[in-house]
Amino acid sequence: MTMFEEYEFTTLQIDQHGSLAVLTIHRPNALNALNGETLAELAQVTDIVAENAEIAALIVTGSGEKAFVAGADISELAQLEGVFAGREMALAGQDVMHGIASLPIPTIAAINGYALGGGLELALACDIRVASRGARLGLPEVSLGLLPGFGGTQRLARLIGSGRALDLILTARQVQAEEALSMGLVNYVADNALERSREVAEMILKNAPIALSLAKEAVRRGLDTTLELGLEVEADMFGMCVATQDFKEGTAAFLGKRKASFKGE
Ligand SMILES: C/C=C/C(=O)SCCNC(=O)CCNC(=O)[C@H](O)C(C)(C)COP(=O)(O)OP(=O)(O)OC[C@H]1O[C@@H](n2cnc3c(N)ncnc32)[C@H](O)[C@@H]1OP(=O)(O)O
Repeated sequence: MTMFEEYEFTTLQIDQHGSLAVLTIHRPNALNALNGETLAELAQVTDIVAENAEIAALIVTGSGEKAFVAGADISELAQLEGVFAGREMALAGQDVMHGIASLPIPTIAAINGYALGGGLELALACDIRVASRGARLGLPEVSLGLLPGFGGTQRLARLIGSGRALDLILTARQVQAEEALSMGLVNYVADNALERSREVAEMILKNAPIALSLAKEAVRRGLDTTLELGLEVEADMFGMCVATQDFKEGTAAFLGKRKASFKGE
């Protein structure tokens, strides 16, 4: 029995393969669009994953062949009225994405089809993005009279620069996987995004778990501050790595010409 079997989700599936968890958004009739229930379940799964040391990496993907996630659920968005309701909705979505971005383990979005609006914003909250060849990515919110409100205006500009981000946001155009790769929006393009994501996760999981977590935190915190403070964070995290057993093991294994065996201690 895996740790997830005791939970029941309606719009998500979560599977555990050793220390790797695969979270699948599953709303087949709506191209996996994020409604309130999906967002609440995503928040719940994020908390479970964050609190469980068994899980060392997470892949997020969409169910079926056509879509990763086709955005926030437009039929729910259409019910919104007034500044405050809109703001609350954006803050709630941002919270969910922030929870994923702050997970202390590496996360990979396996973009197996459309990643639009809130779907791309979900992928942007992950550390690494792997797109299938047929994937299409974009932030079409302005075509609906909205703007990307689940972190897209901020995370996209930080990832690919404000010029490219504004091109995507203002034109509302979709890009195919190869163009997304050329602009740094995705890290890999593959025939099968999920398979490739698993391979990337395997590469990651060979490394020292505490170092992975601290490296992620240093990059994340550094992006939110000045270079000077970011370098301080980096030095602090480096110091914390040096205090681990895994550092002793990693360096001893290299010098002893053997494979390291990390314990996350
Ligand atoms: C802060 C965040 C804001 C946002 O995220 S705003 C939303 C941004 N996303 C979008 O604007 C994309 C909306 N979807 C589409 O444009 C199209 O879909 C696609 C291009 C992705 C695919 O088109 P096609 O192949 O013709 O499929 P189909 O018939 O449109 O979709 C199948 C079913 O899925 C529902 N659906 C698709 N996307 C959403 C969505 N984002 N919210 C709610 N439902 C959605 C449709 O309505 C339809 O349903 P039915 O079969 O009952 O007609």
